[in-house]
Amino acid sequence: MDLSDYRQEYLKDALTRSSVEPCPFQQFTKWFQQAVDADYPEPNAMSIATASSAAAPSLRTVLLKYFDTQGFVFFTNYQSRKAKEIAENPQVSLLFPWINLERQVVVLGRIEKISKEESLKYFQSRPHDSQLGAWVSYQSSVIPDREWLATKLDELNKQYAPGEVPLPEFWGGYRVIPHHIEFWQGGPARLHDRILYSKSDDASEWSLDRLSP
Ligand SMILES: Cc1cc2nc3c(=O)[nH]c(=O)nc-3n(C[C@H](O)[C@H](O)[C@H](O)COP(=O)(O)O)c2cc1C
Repeated sequence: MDLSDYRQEYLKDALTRSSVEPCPFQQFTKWFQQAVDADYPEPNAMSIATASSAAAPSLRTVLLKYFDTQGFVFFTNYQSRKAKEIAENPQVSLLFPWINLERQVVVLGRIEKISKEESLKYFQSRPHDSQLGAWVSYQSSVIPDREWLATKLDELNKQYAPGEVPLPEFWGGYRVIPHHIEFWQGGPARLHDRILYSKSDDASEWSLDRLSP
């Protein structure tokens, strides 16, 4: 299949150093709200790239659950493939692909587990089914068939009433603490706008640069 004629001009918006917020989290809040207002499906869906100690990359989608100036938080299984790679190498990258707005945000950062208390708080806010789902899934391991999952779910349903499901030891949140956040806005003639915020660990302020498209 030849896709070489798939081509679109990007004309929706522009980014300048003077029009963006001084803090990338403020800029992210603004763009996130615009993605919500534009009815982008699952605007909090982001790709997270990890890499093993052998530098082999892998990528998957997860849901951003909250963010603030400390970083971006999502929840997952602590024994999954991504978790194993994170344990080997805490450098990760996130991508928010808000394509209908001709935008993307790319984050580079360090990742760490959030506290058990913080995971518990979120876990308790999940619907009963989702809480059981976390217990059922040995995420990323090979299982015999779908029936195997259904049987486990039945057993857990008998074991735990709503409101009584404990937080699994093997499940919780991670926070991505960025050192680079790039905002990309498509421009005419492929002259896109790229504004990069950077901050080293010991710096208190973010610095801003424009990157060539
Ligand atoms: C829209 C969407 C949202 C997802 N959200 C999550 C999530 O929040 N947490 C999660 O562990 N997996 C989520 N997944 C599944 C992951 O993409 C992935 O299959 C799973 O985490 C196992 O990844 P791993 O084997 O690389 O560890 C989501 C998938 C999609 C398509």
